[in-house]
Amino acid sequence: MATYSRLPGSVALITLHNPPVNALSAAVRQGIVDAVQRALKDPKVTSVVICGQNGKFCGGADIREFAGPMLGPPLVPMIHAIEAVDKPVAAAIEGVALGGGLELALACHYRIAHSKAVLGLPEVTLGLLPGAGGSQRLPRLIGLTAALDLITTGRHVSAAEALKLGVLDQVTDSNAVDLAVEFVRSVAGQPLDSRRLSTLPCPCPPDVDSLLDKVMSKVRQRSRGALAPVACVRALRAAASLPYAQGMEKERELMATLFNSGQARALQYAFFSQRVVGKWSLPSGARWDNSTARIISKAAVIGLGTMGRGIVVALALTGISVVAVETQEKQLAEASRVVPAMLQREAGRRRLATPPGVISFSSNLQDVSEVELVIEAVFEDMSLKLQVFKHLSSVCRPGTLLCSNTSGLDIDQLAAVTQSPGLVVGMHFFAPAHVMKLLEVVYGPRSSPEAVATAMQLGKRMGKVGVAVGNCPGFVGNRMLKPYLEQANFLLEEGATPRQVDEALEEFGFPMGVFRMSDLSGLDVGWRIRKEAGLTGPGVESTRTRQGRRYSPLPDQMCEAGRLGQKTGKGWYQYDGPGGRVARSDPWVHIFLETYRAEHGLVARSITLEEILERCLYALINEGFNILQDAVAAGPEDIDAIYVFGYGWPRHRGGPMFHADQVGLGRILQRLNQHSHPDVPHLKPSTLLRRLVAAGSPPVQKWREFINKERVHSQL
Ligand SMILES: C/C=C(\C)C(=O)SCCNC(=O)CCNC(=O)[C@H](O)C(C)(C)COP(=O)(O)OP(=O)(O)OC[C@H]1O[C@@H](n2cnc3c(N)ncnc32)[C@H](O)[C@@H]1OP(=O)(O)O
Repeated sequence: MATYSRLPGSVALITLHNPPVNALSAAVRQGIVDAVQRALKDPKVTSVVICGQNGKFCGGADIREFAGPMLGPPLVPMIHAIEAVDKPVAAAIEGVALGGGLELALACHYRIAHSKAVLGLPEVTLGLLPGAGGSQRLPRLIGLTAALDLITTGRHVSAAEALKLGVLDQVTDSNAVDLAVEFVRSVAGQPLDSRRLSTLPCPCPPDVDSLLDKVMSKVRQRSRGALAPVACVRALRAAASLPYAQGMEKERELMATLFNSGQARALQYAFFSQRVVGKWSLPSGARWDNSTARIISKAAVIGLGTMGRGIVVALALTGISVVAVETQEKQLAEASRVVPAMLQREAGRRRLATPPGVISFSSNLQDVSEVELVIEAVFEDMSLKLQVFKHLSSVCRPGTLLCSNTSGLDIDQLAAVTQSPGLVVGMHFFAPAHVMKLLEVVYGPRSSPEAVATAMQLGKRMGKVGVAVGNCPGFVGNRMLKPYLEQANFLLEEGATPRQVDEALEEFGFPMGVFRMSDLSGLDVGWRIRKEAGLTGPGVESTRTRQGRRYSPLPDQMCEAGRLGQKTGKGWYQYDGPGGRVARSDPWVHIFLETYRAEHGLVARSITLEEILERCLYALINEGFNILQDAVAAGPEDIDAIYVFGYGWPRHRGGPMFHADQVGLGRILQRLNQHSHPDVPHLKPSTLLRRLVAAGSPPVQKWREFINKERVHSQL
């Protein structure tokens, strides 16, 4: 709702009430409409201030309402009515003015903000455009070029930047509402025509068409098939070229196509998934709201390879003091040189005002004795990690949390060699660790709620999306990746080329297909893991069935030929030289594949884009259902957040489990059955998938409840 009060001196104060962010729900919109009418009718009122309760102006439209029928007064006429008021109206912006919140402020004649306020039009991130006049008013206020940047990226800006851009009239370090009240009193009775943004021309550069074309091609390239950024540019083209009323008509038209699109639903689901995963719960009953996190101020990182260096920077950026340990002198020397530069660069990129935490480098494990938390990031080798954990357990003071950055090894085994297994968890970062948002927090059967809560809290401080996951080989992300990679290799055996597979996946929206990705991360990573698992190496027979399953030795043979990817200048593609980045198809690979097929009596067939996507993605999704069934992830949102934030799954497709829901569970099941083969267990449809289909394919939002019920009745 919104409340109305008349302040001494003829100012009407309208306050939005809808915690936590005063979103524009039907009740709030109705409250605003009523309050504006009252202010208009009251002859004693000469001016109006609109503000939000509890220091938050407004977080925009109530996203939860998008899923249901539209109730209450619509936003656009409400906003027009405010602009038309013949008494000065000021928005007093504290906290946030985002989306519809900023559009509401743009309808006001003046905007006054607190210096800590954040403003923006992030609708594009929800698959929409600023459809309450924002796409037409903002460019009229700050010019086309600046508006294109804000609207197509959806980025939030500080009050200082908003003042510079001309979005705000004044910024204060004191109370913004008091200042706004004082201000509107001072301008009461003055003409308002020039303050109504809809009446102003849109300031454009002389080469407006070429600017719009340039932005459009940049947006298309960046958005990988997302519709909303393209629609935003179209709406802004209308603002630049049409009178306001026609521009609004274009805005409405574009919004209508976006609003009911699958992409908008996916992006809104992704918004809520990101928040759902923060409210973690473990099978033991421990939860985010009944477990206490420790506040960490001193930490250590063991191992200063690529991952360790990124983790040191990520910790230091939050102001934590870090002891960075590396026992190999050469690696230590290089890290001591490189890490401070990385830190400086990243702090600059984030425009951090506060000085980052202090880093000290050491080659001695004893130097971690005083820290509160250690993150081990040594080579992915169990015996080495066990040694490190044993050592840490004796060196660190009692109560120190011991975390491993392993990407898939057994956390419980590591915990078993320490004196306090309850204080051991996995903190699986993604490269580069100071940039990538995802953090898998892996709990073993003995991890204490306090250890999980602390790792999750620390991840949040580092700006990560932390997802609590159970302990199993590969955890969630890498466990699902395995069948995906496996299918990609099988497709090569059957007739596809690396480029064909990659193009299908890139067209779907991945930034990189599986083979380009493999070249980037190095083919030897998987090779080492397969050797450890006894799947390849000396003495292992070169067959296409190993350990009872279909197996493709193609990647092993590539490694044996010295083709390790970008670092060797050759992998599934060829590059200009070692470290080269531009992937070109390599005739050597085509001959290699043809020879391989001939040797194994395989006849290449033509494989459709649809088959590539089904085989790779449905195998991955099927493993997601197995993960839910095994309670390794608490819900589909956890899996989806992991894939969106860590594995390049296109955000506008919500995540693999959301995608399964959109495709239809029945269809996924039918296609898995079709592609299924006795020696490819990953394609055998999961029991959970079958049960969901049998239950009428409930929507993804209901799966968590369904799984819990099935578990109670021992059906899973
Ligand atoms: C047409 C479309 C129009 C006109 C629009 O306006 S679309 C909406 C545009 N607005 C946004 O995109 C803003 C979304 N919100 C945020 O970015 C952030 O929530 C925040 C910056 C406003 C606050 O961040 P923070 O303090 O970290 O808090 P949370 O993100 O955790 O949010 C707290 C709870 O509020 C819920 N929330 C936030 N915004 C909305 C909203 N616009 N509608 C509905 N609900 C919203 C959020 O889900 C959290 O809920 P719980 O998880 O606690 O249940």
